[in-house]
Amino acid sequence: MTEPAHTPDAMAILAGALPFLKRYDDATVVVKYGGHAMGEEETALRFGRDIALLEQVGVNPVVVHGGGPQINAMLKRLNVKSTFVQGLRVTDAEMLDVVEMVLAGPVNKQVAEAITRAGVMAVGISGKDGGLIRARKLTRTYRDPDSNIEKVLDLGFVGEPASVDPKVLRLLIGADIVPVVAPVGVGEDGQTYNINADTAAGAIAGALAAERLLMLTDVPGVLDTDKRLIPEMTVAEVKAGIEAGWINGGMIPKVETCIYAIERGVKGAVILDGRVPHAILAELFTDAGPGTLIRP
Ligand SMILES: Nc1ncnc2c1ncn2[C@@H]1O[C@H](COP(=O)(O)OP(=O)(O)O)[C@@H](O)[C@H]1O
Ligand SMILES: CC(=O)N[C@@H](CCC(=O)OP(=O)(O)O)C(=O)O
Repeated sequence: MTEPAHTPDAMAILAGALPFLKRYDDATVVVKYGGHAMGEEETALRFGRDIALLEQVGVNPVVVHGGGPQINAMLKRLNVKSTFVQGLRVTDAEMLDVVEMVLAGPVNKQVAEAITRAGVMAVGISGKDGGLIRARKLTRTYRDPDSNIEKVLDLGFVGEPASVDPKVLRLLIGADIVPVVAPVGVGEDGQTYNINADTAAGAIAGALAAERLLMLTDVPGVLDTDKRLIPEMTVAEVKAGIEAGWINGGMIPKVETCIYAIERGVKGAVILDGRVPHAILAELFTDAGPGTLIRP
């Protein structure tokens, strides 16, 4: 049975949230919603209700979503093989069509619809709309273990944001509409690029000088070598963790994005478990945020 809403505990939580409601009044909060955090339809609907609540209490949420697992599912149906290098999907022309179709299509619309259904208008766009994300081809290098020579990796149409023009986001925010952004960008020459959603979220948070960047994933946050959650880390501690190797894999682009955003004026970046009900609300409106806060 659920607790009645007027229990002393519920009232204490509400009263305790007041200072935070003041702090985040009219503040921009960028939420990266990872494909792994989306899970079942109910998870998406719950996410939509939390984002709608943020809007209703005066926060300006901007959602940037991923969709890696959803792209994988479509590629499987189409019998197309996909490879990842340094956490990034190698994207040829055929793959790019699928990536854009899934990210800017059903995933984008499902997220926007979940927020709209919760009573707050949301509009799904991709980074190509309104010139939001100007992209360029991403180049990565690696050291060839045989020759010890630095070589360039060709990831195809994988891009990185060269610049972000937040005008279209400001217009939507000004009209009390929640922007929902798919991580696809366009180059000077009109070429479409597949952008890692963490990277896109960081660039957008930086361009908006957001108060907070929340990175929703499927782990509780950054875990130490004993798999315990680290509640707070400085940029220097994060760099040391990558160097030592206990921060690795998909966590690297996430923490690097947090550092990037902080260096561009975002006041705090948090990695948290998007599958936990109301994780966003607990993070913003209580003292004991459930994830890892990365600060300067
Ligand atoms: N120190 C660490 N703490 C937590 N997760 C880590 C750490 N190092 C590596 N990881 C990995 O990073 C993953 C999260 O990244 P990823 O799967 O790319 O998430 P998303 O799909 O949400 O973008 C975790 O599931 C975990 O396997
Ligand atoms: C270049 C690159 O790897 N792009 C990602 C974009 C989606 C994404 O980042 O989704 P998650 O946040 O769910 O991982 C991809 O193709 O899977």
